[in-house]
Amino acid sequence: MSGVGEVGDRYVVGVDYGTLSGRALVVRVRDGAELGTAVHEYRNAVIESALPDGGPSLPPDWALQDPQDYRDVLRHAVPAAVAAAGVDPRDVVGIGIDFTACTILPTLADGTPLCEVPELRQRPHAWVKLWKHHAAQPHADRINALAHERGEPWIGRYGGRISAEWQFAKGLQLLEEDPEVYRRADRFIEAADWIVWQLCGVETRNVCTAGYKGIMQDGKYPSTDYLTALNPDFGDFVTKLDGPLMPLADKAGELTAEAAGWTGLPQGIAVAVGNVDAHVTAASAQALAPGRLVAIMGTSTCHVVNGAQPAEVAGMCGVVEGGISAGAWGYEAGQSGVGDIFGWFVKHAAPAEVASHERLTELATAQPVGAHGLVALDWWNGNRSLLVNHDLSGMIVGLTLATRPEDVYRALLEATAYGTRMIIEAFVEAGVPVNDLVIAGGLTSNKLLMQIYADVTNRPLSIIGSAQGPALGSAIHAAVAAGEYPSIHEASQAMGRISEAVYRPDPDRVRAYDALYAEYRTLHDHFGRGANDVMLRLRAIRNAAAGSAASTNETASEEVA
Ligand SMILES: Nc1ncnc2c1ncn2[C@@H]1O[C@H](COP(=O)(O)OP(=O)(O)O)[C@@H](O)[C@H]1O
Ligand SMILES: O=C(CO)[C@@H](O)[C@@H](O)COP(=O)(O)O
Repeated sequence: MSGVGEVGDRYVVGVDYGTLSGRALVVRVRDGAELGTAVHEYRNAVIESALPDGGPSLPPDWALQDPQDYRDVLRHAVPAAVAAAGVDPRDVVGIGIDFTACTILPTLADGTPLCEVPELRQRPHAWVKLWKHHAAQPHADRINALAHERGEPWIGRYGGRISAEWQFAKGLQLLEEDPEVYRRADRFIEAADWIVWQLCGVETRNVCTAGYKGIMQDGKYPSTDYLTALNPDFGDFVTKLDGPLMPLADKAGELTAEAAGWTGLPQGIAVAVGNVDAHVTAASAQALAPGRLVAIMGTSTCHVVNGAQPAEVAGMCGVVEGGISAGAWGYEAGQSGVGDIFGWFVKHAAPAEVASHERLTELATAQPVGAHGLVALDWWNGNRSLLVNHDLSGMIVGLTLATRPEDVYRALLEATAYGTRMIIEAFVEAGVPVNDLVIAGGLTSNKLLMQIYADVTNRPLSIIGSAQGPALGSAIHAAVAAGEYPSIHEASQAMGRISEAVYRPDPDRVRAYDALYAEYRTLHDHFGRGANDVMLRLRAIRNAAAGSAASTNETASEEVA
């Protein structure tokens, strides 16, 4: 982090909306130097048990958020980052944002979130559905079955399966579980586009979320005929989704007077088209060239890589023209649970005396590959790629009375590396080159995890040169939107940064992991591809038990009342 700039320097602000917080970063235009940052934790974090104002328990697999938390990031983190940077706000020329996706909310035509309409505030479907909201799996299953039955042309661009995490599954669930809220929703809009709307007063749809999360291919959404075949009342869904489609790094509009008041930035500066936290990072990792796969590793992992041509890769999230950067076909895959799995073990399973990532990592580092005798399936939050089924669950094989907490922790780290290797192999087998790996996100801090990924994938790992990859990427997009660079390529070269081949595979450990990976693949295919659906049966039993518990609670509360 260099000192403040020279006379005439200009700055941009990147805002990264993660799962639990929003992070603002002030960046110098000429070289991408990161001058100041601030974080604002969401007051309502992830709403998983009950709405903030109270009310009945939410069903399993629900994950909501409060849009006021997003506005508060603009009010608190942006001014604080500018103050920390010590720059004159009048020298800031642009702001860019990225968001988790598909994080989506129903609004009125003027952008008012339905959860802020008084008579709808107690309706769960009126709130933001976070990317990890997995309660629409049955709806996704119907979307996929009908798409294959009808031979819909777009299904191949999504690896053959649309995820429960994405817009159409969440929209169909909204319609069928709360038709009134569905009808009141003039818009169903990604939070990335909604916050841009709040900043510049212009409603847009960025090609990234529209393409990967909204089934927008070649400028078209699925047909009305297909939608009404899903549900006769679903034919108008695209009218809620649709809006002016904008390419990444374009200028969506200019900061309004109201937003200038929130942020402390000059009214009229460029507001970049919204972006997704994974895809925006390719620019800050200098990985826009085809074949450089960026894995953004945090609560989840997103894998993004540019290719010269479109190809259909079974189980990938999608391929979108210009989805990462204009002029290339952007591919996305993902693992819906990574850091969250490690966090689950630390918070809910490890004994207190070792319950920290740092301590467990330290204990797990010493042992040779395979010494713990464990293989795990990394599906604690379902499987996003390649199986695209959020009713799948986690598994550990090989546990004995001699197993120790650090053994399990290491097996979980390794399982997520096996999952990434499955994804890389799927791309390569489908003809999408993956020449090397670039890692970004909060998990780059775990050196054991990084070395495991190098050994399991047998590829060198380069590490992004910023602890704030997404926010730096958004700042780079803001610089292009403000006209400081002719394209994202020049801006990425000037403002992005990377440390090449920081972790290299060790041949002996590579061989040892090949044997364990073979066992992972056997378990993956057995429990994930229909040979034994015990995970799905257990999920159905859990949901039924949860349902009966909820009704018992309601009866009890009625009796008390
Ligand atoms: N040292 C660590 N080793 C492994 N996992 C970690 C470590 N520190 C934090 N985590 C996990 O990483 C996740 C946070 O990742 P981060 O990138 O900071 O957040 P986000 O995904 O919201 O951007 C949490 O799930 C946490 O449990
Ligand atoms: O799915 C995507 C991007 O496509 C992510 O936004 C989502 O997995 C959330 O990412 P984080 O793990 O919160 O950084």
